[in-house]
Amino acid sequence: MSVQLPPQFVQRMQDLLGDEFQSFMDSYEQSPRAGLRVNTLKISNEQFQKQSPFELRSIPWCPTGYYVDAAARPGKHPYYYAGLYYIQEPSAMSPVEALEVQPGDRVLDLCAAPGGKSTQIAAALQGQGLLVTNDLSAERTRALAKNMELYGVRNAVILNESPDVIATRFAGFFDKILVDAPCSGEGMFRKDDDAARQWLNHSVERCSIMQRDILQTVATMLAPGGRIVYSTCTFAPEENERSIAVFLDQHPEFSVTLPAYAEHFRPGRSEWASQVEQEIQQGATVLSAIPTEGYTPVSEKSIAQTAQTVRLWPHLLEGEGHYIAVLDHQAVRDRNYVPAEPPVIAHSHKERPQRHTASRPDQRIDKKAERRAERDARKGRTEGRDKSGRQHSVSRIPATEELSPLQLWQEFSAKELNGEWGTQGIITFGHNLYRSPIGESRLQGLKVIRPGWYLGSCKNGRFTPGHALAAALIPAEAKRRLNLSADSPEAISYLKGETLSVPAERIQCDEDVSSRGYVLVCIDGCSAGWGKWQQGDTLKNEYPAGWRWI
Ligand SMILES: C[S@@+](CC[C@H](N)C(=O)[O-])C[C@H]1O[C@@H](n2cnc3c(N)ncnc32)[C@H](O)[C@@H]1O
Repeated sequence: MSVQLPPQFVQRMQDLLGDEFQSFMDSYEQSPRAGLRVNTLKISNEQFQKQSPFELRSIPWCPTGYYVDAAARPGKHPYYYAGLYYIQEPSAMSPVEALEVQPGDRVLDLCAAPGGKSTQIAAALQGQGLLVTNDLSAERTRALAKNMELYGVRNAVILNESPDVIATRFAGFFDKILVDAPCSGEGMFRKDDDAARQWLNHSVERCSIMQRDILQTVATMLAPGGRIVYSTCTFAPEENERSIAVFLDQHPEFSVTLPAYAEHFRPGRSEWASQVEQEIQQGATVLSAIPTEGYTPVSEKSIAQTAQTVRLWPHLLEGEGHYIAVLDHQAVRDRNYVPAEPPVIAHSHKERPQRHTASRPDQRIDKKAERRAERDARKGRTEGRDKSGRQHSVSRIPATEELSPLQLWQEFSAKELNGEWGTQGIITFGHNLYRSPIGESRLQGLKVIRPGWYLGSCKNGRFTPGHALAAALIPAEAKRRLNLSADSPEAISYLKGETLSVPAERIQCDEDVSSRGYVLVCIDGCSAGWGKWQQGDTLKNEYPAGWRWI
């Protein structure tokens, strides 16, 4: 066994598992399984199965998840860089399946970084509805933002906030909430040596207090009839069944539902929660890690309900240790339910997106520019139509007049993109433009990393499209496209940021444009990033520096 398990952990697992203990310990002799999940925002599950460069074996609890051989290095393939799949531990795919997200839902992923489950939720939403994805850690939120962009998510807001602050803006708002809780990480010891080393720091006691507080807060953000999925990657009953029983005692309006694919998992161990409870009352637990702060006894009735939660065991399935509880609010869900507006904040100093991955400066929402753009829009300048309703090019606006960011976007989208783009939901943060799936008033006072889909930036009267725009486009939405085969050296050259030599005939252009200009570079038909074609058969590489193949 290469991993050094903490002796206290081993002793407790022996006490809890009894006869099963040896088989549990034997699982540490096996390598963890590698998995990938197809990003159905970019490619259908069926198409990916046909063109996968790796041998795939289905993961029973996730229709888009597959076991792969880690030696095939799925993280070093052009498809990975084009966001066609997310590399994810197989058990970690189960909580989002339990959430049963439908297109159009309003979903919160509260503890989301680096974004494995958020990208899965976004795929289930299929661009309809809203995902608010958040993490308390500023550093980890950067990885979250990158993954959301890589996966081509258009309808997400990314926050870096504490749950109680989010709750002030989103009371009774969400249909579905995922709490992939910070935990002592025991289920990851086989995969992550560091989790084993850090175990004592992330003590079971500290984590269970944090989980209790988080669950209390999220309950206030759920719409009537909504669903909370609580998951951990630990075995400790204090953080699993007992955390849920504490919640149920305080929230009799919730009940526990068996999750989807429960037949592949094992039931929650309510008897362990009873045992912990007795030990707490007697002042002696196996771990001496008792959640004493604010301790209140838990009822047997609530503990009994946790038999409907599930555990994923590394010795009983091909994946790491996980725990899932599905908590359903018992009101009948009303599809026409409209959440109340949040309170108005007169002045907000926290409202700013962080530095953009592609080195965009921190900016506040540019109210002045927005008002100017709105005025222009009212005068018909940004609608792309003249008085008779005929489409016109915004570039007809006299050159002497400075174009607003919205006008520049209109000009760019009319010239370079197909389809109706309009200005609805567009928010400007200084030079940066985003299309937000949510009204700005909801975001007031919050630390916003991305208020929506990053479209690009406006400087010196010019709109420069962002990488996130390209990553989320379907090829037919761009007027110029260049397809590269994943097997070609050109694909790797592009991902390395190199300039490509491409004759004009290879650029697929719509009838109304020449080959010169922004080109959506695709890998086997899926968008990967921008290039800029110039005369002399040169494709200037716009793939962002921090994302490149190394
Ligand atoms: C288990 S990890 C999340 C993994 C993530 N859901 C995924 O699938 O990629 C738990 C996360 O919770 C975050 N966290 C810790 N305390 C938090 C809190 N009070 N509110 C929100 N997030 C928190 C941590 O920074 C960490 O990223």
